[in-house]
Amino acid sequence: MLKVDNYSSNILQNISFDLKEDENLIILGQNGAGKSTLAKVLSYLVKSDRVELLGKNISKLEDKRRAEYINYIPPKLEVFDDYITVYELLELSFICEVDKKRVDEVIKLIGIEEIKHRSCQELSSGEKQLLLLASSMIHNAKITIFDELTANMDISRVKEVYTLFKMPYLKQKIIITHNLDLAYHLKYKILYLKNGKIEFFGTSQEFFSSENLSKFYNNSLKIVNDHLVVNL
Ligand SMILES: Nc1ncnc2c1ncn2[C@@H]1O[C@H](COP(=O)(O)OP(=O)(O)OP(=O)(O)O)[C@@H](O)[C@H]1O
Repeated sequence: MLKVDNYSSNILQNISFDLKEDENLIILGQNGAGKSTLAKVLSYLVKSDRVELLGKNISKLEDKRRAEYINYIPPKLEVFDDYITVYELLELSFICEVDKKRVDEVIKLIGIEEIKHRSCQELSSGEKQLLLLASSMIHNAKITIFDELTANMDISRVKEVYTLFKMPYLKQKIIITHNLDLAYHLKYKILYLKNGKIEFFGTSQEFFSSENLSKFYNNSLKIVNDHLVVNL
């Protein structure tokens, strides 16, 4: 169980919500609404004592235990070593001992065999995001937060990520995205932020009702053949 109890800062206001262990979440909202900041609060990159993970206050957890419980995957991979390869970075993603067989399995699953011996620095933005996804699967925290994971991926990769998210490979997922069609089809619980406040927290079905779509997105969206598309 993840619980946030009335967290406020200069960016977020009165944030309270609970997520059960079998629930995944999608965080939506306009640019600057506070989504990444909330993700950092949940993962203790922004420190607070208002978050509970599995009944324990996050500020009281040892670093290793916190890493086992929650993993924040940022929108961009920052690598400061010029030479580290994809394979080497994945070996560093284990919380405990390295399991090379698992590294090979995940590389195959994500379909990144062709880049596994390349330097991380020289990868394209989309390749770096695939590497972040592979790294999160190896890390295998109880909760993984993906901040705009699919932003730089081509559409066939977005489809693969969607399929992966539908499979039980990762435990509990929190996904920040601007891809509303992905959000719509994942059918996870939705948290919608506006100016640092929670405007909606509830089921996917309720959020994507035509009433709420016009409330949150005016007339900028429409549903065509069960897909959400931009109403250009
Ligand atoms: N370290 C910081 N110091 C000061 N202000 C910050 C900091 N980080 C974020 N902000 C501000 O807080 C607000 C929320 O930022 P945040 O990155 O959480 O938004 P977001 O919803 O993730 O946006 P986007 O969809 O554009 O990525 C923005 O106005 C941003 O400028």
